[in-house]
Amino acid sequence: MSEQTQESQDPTVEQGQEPKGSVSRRAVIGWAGAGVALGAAAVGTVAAATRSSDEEAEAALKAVPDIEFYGEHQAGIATPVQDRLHFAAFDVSTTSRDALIRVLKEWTKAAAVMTGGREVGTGATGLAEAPPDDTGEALGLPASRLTLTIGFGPTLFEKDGKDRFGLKAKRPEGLIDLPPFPHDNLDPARSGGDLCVQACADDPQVAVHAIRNLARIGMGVVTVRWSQLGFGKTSSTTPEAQTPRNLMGFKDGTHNVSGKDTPTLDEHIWAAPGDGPEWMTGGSYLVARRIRMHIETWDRTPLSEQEDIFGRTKREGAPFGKQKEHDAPDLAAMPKDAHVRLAHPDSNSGAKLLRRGFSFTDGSDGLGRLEAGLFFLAYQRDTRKAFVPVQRKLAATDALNEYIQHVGSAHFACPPGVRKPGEWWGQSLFG
Ligand SMILES: C=CC1=C(C)c2cc3[nH]c(cc4nc(cc5[nH]c(cc1n2)c(C)c5CCC(=O)O)C(CCC(=O)O)=C4C)c(C)c3C=C
Ligand SMILES: [Fe+2]
Repeated sequence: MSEQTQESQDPTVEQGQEPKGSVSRRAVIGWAGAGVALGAAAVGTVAAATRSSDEEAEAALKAVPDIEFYGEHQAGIATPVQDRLHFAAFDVSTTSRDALIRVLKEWTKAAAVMTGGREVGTGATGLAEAPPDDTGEALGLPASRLTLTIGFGPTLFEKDGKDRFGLKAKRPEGLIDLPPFPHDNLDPARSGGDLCVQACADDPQVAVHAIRNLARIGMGVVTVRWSQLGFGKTSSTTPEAQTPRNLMGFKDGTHNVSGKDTPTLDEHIWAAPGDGPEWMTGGSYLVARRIRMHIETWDRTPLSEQEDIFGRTKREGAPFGKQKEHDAPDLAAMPKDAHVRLAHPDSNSGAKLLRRGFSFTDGSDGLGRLEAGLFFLAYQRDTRKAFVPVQRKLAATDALNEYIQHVGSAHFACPPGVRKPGEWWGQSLFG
């Protein structure tokens, strides 16, 4: 399933109705909208005009279909890339396998609800004496194409030689500890993790709300190890749409794997039967790298040098020697150390990655420089045959290395999708 954009398939939901015990956040907009309407009638035409533009904006938001949570593959991999990211890596703080399974079940229920634009549990209201089930900051907001994608890190299976949850024998061989690469400057506090959740949405508040509620549900069992906010997707899975630009000002994602290209997804992105343990069939391996950009140095670099570094033109994104962005590249026309020449499948025995990264700026670094870069996310069928050889090549000779540094790293096995209500994240692994 490459396009997962149907309406919710939760069987407790009649088409167009809300499931029992879960409140639509849009219903809240409805009431708020009614309040605005009454107020507007009282105060005249300016307010009435505001109301009508609010209603238009609300109608436009409602017209965007949710991305389906249930399916053969997890949403958030081949589905269209949203504008915002909140990525969180968690450590498991309990030794109890049962407690971990309980959280994974709770998380799955909450994920299905939130990706449908509904409130968690009994919502943001309830007993005055208890904290509400839902933290509430997404009340009134639509689902905003929220997707939540879970992954399991190497340390969930084995840490310091210990088989923590009886999973050691189920660790995929492909879920390697990533090797060190030249120029890496990895911060352990921004690397690794027993679990990860990638939350993508068109509204940052919706993505942040989702991670916050999962962290709340997991309290006492998991803790957030590190997290990363991202904006301005730097790669898309929809090549027919305009290609986004990264913080270096270049179109990024031109030659990415399309979410509609089923043969390529099957060959390069989804784990297939026989690849490793059966529980990963239909899943994918995720590499996350926090890559800092030396923006100020880049901004002093001449245009021709910037273009030489990528092997593509800045404005059009055309490969060297060609006119248009999507013209087939002639790798020999690019400098030998050009990023695109080195990363292209023809230079890497055909290896392909599905890139899904986001830009980040986390303020400045205290030395007057922007703390900014690319939060690189890439999915693949086998990291040993895709990210590792490509990154080895890039780390060795990429001209871009003068302007970037890898400062965080993590690797996760993302299981196949939850096919129907009642199933849960990790069921194939723990079952
Ligand atoms: C190990 C994999 C890769 C890392 C790490 C990486 C970092 C990185 N990339 C850019 C900007 C661009 N990358 C582009 C293409 C591209 N990059 C990779 C892999 C990694 N990039 C691949 C496989 C490709 C596609 C090559 C091809 O098949 O042509 C481009 C060109 C446009 C495009 O096709 O996307 C840009 C621009 C930055 C800034 C960066 C680290 C900060
Ligand atoms: Fe790249």
